[in-house]
Amino acid sequence: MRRTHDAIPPLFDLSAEAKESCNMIHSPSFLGYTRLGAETTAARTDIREYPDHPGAQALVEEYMTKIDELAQKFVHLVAECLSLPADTFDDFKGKMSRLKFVKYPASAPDSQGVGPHKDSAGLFTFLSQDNIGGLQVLNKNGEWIDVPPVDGSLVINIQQGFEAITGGVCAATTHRVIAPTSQTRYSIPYFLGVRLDLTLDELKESAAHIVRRIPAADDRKKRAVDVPSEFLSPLYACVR
Ligand SMILES: O=C(O)CCC(=O)C(=O)O
Ligand SMILES: [Fe+2]
Repeated sequence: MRRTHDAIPPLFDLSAEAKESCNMIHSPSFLGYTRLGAETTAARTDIREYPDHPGAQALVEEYMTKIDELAQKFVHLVAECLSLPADTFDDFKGKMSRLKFVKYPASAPDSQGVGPHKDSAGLFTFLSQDNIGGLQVLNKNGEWIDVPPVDGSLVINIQQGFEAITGGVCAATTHRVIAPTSQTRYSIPYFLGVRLDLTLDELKESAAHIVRRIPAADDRKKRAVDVPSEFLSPLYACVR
């Protein structure tokens, strides 16, 4: 993790042409570079960028192999915490996991690094942040709380895919980043994906099974201020 953090700043120092050459708009799979200010969350511009450069390939592959081993173990532990067999979620995993390097340049006070959101279709996000801070999560009472950096640690967020698989019992983590004001912040999120051919019926079967076993959380205060969960919303195809 440390080696990867050390390698990130020079990647962002590449020329604008080098970064634009791998812009995600050129990629059929929507993977690649996103320039500063190109993203909007909750109707505000996000002040961050992320590159994907061939020079980083070996490092990315090593990081992904190691973090994926950890992710597999973690998913087993979560199943056990829910009093389910360790392999309960194995069949949901696929080959759609993604790694991102993110840079948040120093900005005016109260700028949005990334606005309030829940990570999308996967199971969990394994996030390594540097020592600058700015990450916040929405707690059960609907209050934003800081997630202070702890050297050598990962922050693990529940994604909307896992929320749907558990019928909403394991709510997706609403989080945001307040942009830094005096130093650049870097982070490395790894998004553990679900398999692409997961069907709605499989999802519903799992959700019904899990909802039967685990009592629902009382999170009314959080829901009053939260952002929507796409896969649980009747507006989206996952709920008929
Ligand atoms: O940079 C961070 O700490 C969070 C990044 C994030 O939430 C995302 O890219 O989805
Ligand atoms: Fe996120």
